[in-house]
Amino acid sequence: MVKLISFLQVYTWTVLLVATLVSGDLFSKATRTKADDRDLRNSVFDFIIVGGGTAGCILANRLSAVPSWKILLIEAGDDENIDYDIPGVPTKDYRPILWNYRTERTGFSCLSRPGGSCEVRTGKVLGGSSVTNDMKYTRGSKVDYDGWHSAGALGSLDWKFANVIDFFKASEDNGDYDILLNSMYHSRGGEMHVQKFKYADKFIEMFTSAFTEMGLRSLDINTNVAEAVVNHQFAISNNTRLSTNSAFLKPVRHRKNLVVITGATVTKIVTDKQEKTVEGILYEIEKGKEHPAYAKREVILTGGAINNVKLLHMSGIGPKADLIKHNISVILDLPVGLNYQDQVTTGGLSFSLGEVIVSESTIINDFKNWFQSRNGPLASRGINQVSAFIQLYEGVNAPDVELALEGNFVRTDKFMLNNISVHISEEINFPLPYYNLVNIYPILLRPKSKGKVMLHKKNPKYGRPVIQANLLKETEDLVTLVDSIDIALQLLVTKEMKKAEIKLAPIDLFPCDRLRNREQWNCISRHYTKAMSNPIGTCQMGENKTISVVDYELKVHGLEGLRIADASVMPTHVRGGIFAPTMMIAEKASNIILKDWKENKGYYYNTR
Ligand SMILES: Cc1cc2nc3c(=O)[nH]c(=O)nc-3n(C[C@H](O)[C@H](O)[C@H](O)COP(=O)(O)OP(=O)(O)OC[C@H]3O[C@@H](n4cnc5c(N)ncnc54)[C@H](O)[C@@H]3O)c2cc1C
Repeated sequence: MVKLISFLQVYTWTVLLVATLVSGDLFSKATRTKADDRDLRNSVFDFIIVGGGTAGCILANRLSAVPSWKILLIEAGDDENIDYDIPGVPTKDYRPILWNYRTERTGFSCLSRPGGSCEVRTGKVLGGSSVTNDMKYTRGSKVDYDGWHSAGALGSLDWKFANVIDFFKASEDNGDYDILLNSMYHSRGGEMHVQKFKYADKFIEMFTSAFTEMGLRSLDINTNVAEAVVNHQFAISNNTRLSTNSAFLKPVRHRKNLVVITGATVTKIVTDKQEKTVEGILYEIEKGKEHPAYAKREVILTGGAINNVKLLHMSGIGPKADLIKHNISVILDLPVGLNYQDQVTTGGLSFSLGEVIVSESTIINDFKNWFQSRNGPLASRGINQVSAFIQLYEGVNAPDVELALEGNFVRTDKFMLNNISVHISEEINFPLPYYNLVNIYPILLRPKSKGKVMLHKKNPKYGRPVIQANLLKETEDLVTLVDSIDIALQLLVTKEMKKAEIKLAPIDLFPCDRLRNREQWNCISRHYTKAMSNPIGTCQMGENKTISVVDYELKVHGLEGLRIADASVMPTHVRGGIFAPTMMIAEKASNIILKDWKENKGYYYNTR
């Protein structure tokens, strides 16, 4: 990276760079106008952050806190709007702000899903997946982070739990006093407010009691416990979704040194092949029309575990053999895209609650109530607020699965038809707090199966990347999933469920209906698989360049000026969601970057 050069040099270099990059003569010396020169000056930044998602918004906040640094945050989606703020609105149909990817068809999972493939839903909006997610705030277990690299190798730079807990706490503003009491794990004063919903209905209480009857205690899952029935904390403020855009970016958007461009997709990272340095990026607002932006210090990728791969491959950074297939000139042969992992679950496990009356006028009134006072049922996620974390096997003191509950309202006439399809049981028509069916999703928290992300075969630049997710490829994953279904079924024999006459719903399980017991659940899991859309691992961190893409400081191996700082660097899943861990990664990355540049005062001051 060209750290010691003066701004003037940078500017001249940029002119040359841009002139060679941009087709046509817009920036060629002969025809350049004053306006072009201004555009050019405006396209020079200290840091360029690619992807205004969960991690990107945090990095933009932290780095733009240095007034002398000019930061560009560039996001493919648009600004978020109030539709996504209401907690009770299900996030499943947020299609306009999703990338809408699907896994590739395989023989071992998603068999009865459309096209034999599973949906992967990540956010394409300022705030990224923090606008489209379920907002649950879970961090995973100590053992997960301790396992991210060989013990003790790097001291304070490493990602052991003891060295990451402060970065969780840095963003946290915990609003529940019972949880805050444990100050080893929790804190106040950060930008991200997390809290339990106050609203609870009778089914929330009933299912919580049934899990308690099964021996689970009601505990804070973020304190390294192996089992618990959990009343989740969510990323909310005043009963309104709090994305990282709302929490971290909006409050600092007035900063003069922060430029945010939305509706712009970065199509290439521009590198100097000889020097192995990164110079900037190209982005498109209109298809086919590329604009350059130049980074004096670093480009930081926060595009998520799927889109980072596409961008890196298109820029010549990836497995050599894959790049050659697409006639892409190889800058660095690195395992970008390998080690893809997603958490996995299955449909088909549905409990019917009997008659529940919901009128549309009630729902309309409840919407009014939420808009006026941020209260009522819509200031909640219904039964989704409850999960049970279960340790199935001896070994580490940590959960293997989460039994996540989700409510759905299925019209009684559909129940009368006797066999409703799994798809109908999952198709949410009413907001979440109105339900007569509870789906239990047994989520495999640490799946063993791994896959790969590659460029679209025919249209690498604009086509959807190929996601070879390989869900349930490893038999061990299927066994764990079915073992956890056995546990979930024990709910039916609790006094609480019997008293309320809660039963398995009459779900059409074709083609598994003729099978019984484990065989039937094996079949259901393979047919009605669901990808949790928590993709990680494609740019994993590590020391060994043959299996990792970034080092423990998140710098891409063998290239100066490029870091990756989002869920894609996680080597494995943690035993929870990946929203809080991604925020932690962004906090720690910001800290590393600030330290890196501040410690070397020469770099820090000379390039002002
Ligand atoms: C439906 C759903 C529910 C979930 N629920 C939970 C939950 O309750 N709890 C939990 O812990 N986790 C949950 N997750 C997972 C978690 O929220 C995300 O995986 C995590 O936030 C990912 O963060 P990220 O920064 O890696 O990526 P993202 O937040 O997805 O951000 C990437 C951003 O980069 C942008 N981008 C990508 N490529 C480019 C490009 N080339 N140019 C410009 N911009 C680009 C994208 O548009 C996006 O805004 C859920 C995920 C989904 C999809």
